[in-house]
Amino acid sequence: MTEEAKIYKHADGDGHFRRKDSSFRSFVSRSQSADFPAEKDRYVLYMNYGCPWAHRTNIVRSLKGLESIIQMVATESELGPDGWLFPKEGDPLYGFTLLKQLYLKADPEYHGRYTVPVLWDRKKETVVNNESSEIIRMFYSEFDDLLPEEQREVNHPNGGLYPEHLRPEIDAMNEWVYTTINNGVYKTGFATTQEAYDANVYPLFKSLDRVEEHLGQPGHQPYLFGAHITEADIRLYTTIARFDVSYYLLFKCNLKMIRHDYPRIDLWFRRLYWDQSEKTRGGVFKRTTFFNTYKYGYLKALGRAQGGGAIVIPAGPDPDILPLEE
Ligand SMILES: N[C@@H](CCC(=O)N[C@@H](CS)C(=O)NCC(=O)O)C(=O)O
Repeated sequence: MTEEAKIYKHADGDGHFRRKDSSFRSFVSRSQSADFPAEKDRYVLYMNYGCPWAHRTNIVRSLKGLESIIQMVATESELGPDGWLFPKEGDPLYGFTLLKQLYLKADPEYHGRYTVPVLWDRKKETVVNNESSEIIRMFYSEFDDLLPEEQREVNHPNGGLYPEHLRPEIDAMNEWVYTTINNGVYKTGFATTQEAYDANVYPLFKSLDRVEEHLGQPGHQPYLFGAHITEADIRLYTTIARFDVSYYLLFKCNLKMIRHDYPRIDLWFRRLYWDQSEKTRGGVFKRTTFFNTYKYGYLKALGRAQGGGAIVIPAGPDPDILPLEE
């Protein structure tokens, strides 16, 4: 195997892809005596527009109106031999060329993968957290004292993105959605044996069937838990946005397509994407969704994993997303 192919090899010896736990797990807190207190201009979100995990953090940052409080830095769209690269001018804090350098500045002994998203603390010059599910919770719960009244979770109708009364249901759904859908597409696409592929592709579609059914139940429209967007919608959205345009073909997730076979999921998806109202702060989902990046970025990575060669871009699906027309 070439050196380059190794970078894109994700599966273990038995052909199964197993995601490693994130390493930095501290929390920003609203309490000013905490190790990482919520402060304006202190934290920086390092992300990549193609990555579905980073996409979650980008959505919540904008949905909460934290753009002027938490700086965001995007890496280049392609992974290099040493991981994510910064644009030519380097990262704005240290002029680093690689995300790896940031990880090693935080911990010279760090041996894990250099993943996005990363929440960086300018003051302590370290990584606070590199787990997207935790970063989004910090974003919507811990920065509220810095935001105008109407943007705080307590003042949102129904209690915000993670309302107290829905927590058990949201947590339960997140669990199977993560295992079989969010991570399921990776386990399917990165499988290097038929056995590993089969073990993941069927549970993935079983779970998509389950989401379709969920959206048909009373109280589960237009969003997964009713009239208001919750964390569960955001976590599912970033995978669905990549499904037809990328995973269907490139990750061999091709038993069904969202647009043709899952009418309720597709309507839910189109409603989020095309929304321009205050609910989405004038279109956060559309503004953070980049279909071309999903089509070409994944294709390049996959082409490399298979040994390189010219990149031929598939024509469909066309259009990237259907119009709203309910
Ligand atoms: N558990 C992490 C996973 C993040 C992750 O896997 N990010 C990918 C991009 S989609 C990455 O940075 N991969 C680079 C690598 O593995 O070298 C999270 O949800 O934050």
